[in-house]
Amino acid sequence: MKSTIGEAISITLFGESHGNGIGVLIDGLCPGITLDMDYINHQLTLRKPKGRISTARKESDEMNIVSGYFDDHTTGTPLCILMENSNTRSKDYSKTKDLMRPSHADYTANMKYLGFQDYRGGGHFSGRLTAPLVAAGSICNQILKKKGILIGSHLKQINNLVDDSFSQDEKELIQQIHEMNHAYFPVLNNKKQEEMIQLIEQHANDGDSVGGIIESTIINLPAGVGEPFFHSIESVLSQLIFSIPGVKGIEFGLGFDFVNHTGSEVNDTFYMDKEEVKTKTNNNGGINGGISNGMPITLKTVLKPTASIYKKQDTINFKSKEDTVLQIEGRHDPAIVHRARVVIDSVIAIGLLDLLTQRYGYLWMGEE
Ligand SMILES: Cc1cc2nc3c(=O)[nH]c(=O)nc-3n(C[C@H](O)[C@H](O)[C@H](O)COP(=O)(O)O)c2cc1C
Ligand SMILES: C=C(O[C@@H]1CC(C(=O)O)=C[C@@H](OP(=O)(O)O)[C@H]1O)C(=O)O
Repeated sequence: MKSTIGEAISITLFGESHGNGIGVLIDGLCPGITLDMDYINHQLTLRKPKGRISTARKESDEMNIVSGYFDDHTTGTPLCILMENSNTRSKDYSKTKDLMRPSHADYTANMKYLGFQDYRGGGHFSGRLTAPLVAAGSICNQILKKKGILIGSHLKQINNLVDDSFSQDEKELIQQIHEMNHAYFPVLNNKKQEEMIQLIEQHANDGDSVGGIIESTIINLPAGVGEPFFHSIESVLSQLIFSIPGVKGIEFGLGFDFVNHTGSEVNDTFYMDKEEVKTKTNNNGGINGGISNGMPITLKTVLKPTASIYKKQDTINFKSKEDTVLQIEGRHDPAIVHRARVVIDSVIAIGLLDLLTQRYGYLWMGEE
């Protein structure tokens, strides 16, 4: 029952949506790093709910760093960040306590924790826990950024509306990553952005929800990063990304579309670009044998439509063991895709910093 992930850099996540607070413990950071608090807060803002496309619950997500940071530097000892829960409305959950929300973790948590779990607001299984995850990931991300390694994501699809794809041209891609990293609702095609927002609002008005796909890319990751056998880049990133509530699928590079092609169509052939080894195509998403080949890492993640909808749904009363009908109250996201984007970027940063530290040693983190 460990809530910890990682080898050289490890992250422990704790808390419940309606408990006193939530937090994260980061172990393995190099001493002497000055944290860019503005950057971390900017990342946290990208995860915060906004407008009718998000939950009405508003939390400050203010960070309280209680250990591992002294005199504006990391000490190298475990760094612990706490955040308060203050805008809880637990009465929304008391009435329906025994009614299991379809597709949420109420039933499975009851089975695992024998009924002793904090059920309020999805408890430990709430998307609320992704706030400290973003704080930890943003620390890792700022270290990667200093090394020139950039991570960026956009909303590739919301329900049936599809955005453009990231550019294949390096200069244009860097520009797109910067733009997406500053946008609250990151879509490459401005026209699609408006349509997507309207679609989410429309379903929210109907008491329903929608899902979507996030496309992510990582550039300037040197070739040779990734560990055998179970710590391939795909394995490490997938485990982290699948830990995000609501994620139901991931593909790297061409992913499931590989099935529609022959080897001669999709093999990424090599060539020399002056002194650099490159591939003409990047169908493998920058990874061969679980190890980076120096091309951009590309992946897509699918998030399901939010489980808690306001339409009436069939369910069971867990206590009386009867079929019943559930009408959810409370404040929920009609789509979680836009808020989950920065969570994905953050866990990618955690996984990559872990693998890079395994390759280059932990003092590498602090080297200019
Ligand atoms: C940022 C974020 C916000 C979320 N908001 C909600 C929400 O308001 N209502 C809800 O039912 N699920 C929400 N979820 C998803 C649930 O937490 C998730 O579906 C649930 O824990 C069950 O896990 P699973 O979908 O991975 O099986 C959110 C997830 C994230 C990442
Ligand atoms: C509070 C946040 O998101 C919550 C994620 C969530 C869920 O079921 O995942 C349900 C809602 O809250 P509550 O737990 O009060 O029902 C969301 O508001 C947050 O992300 O900070």
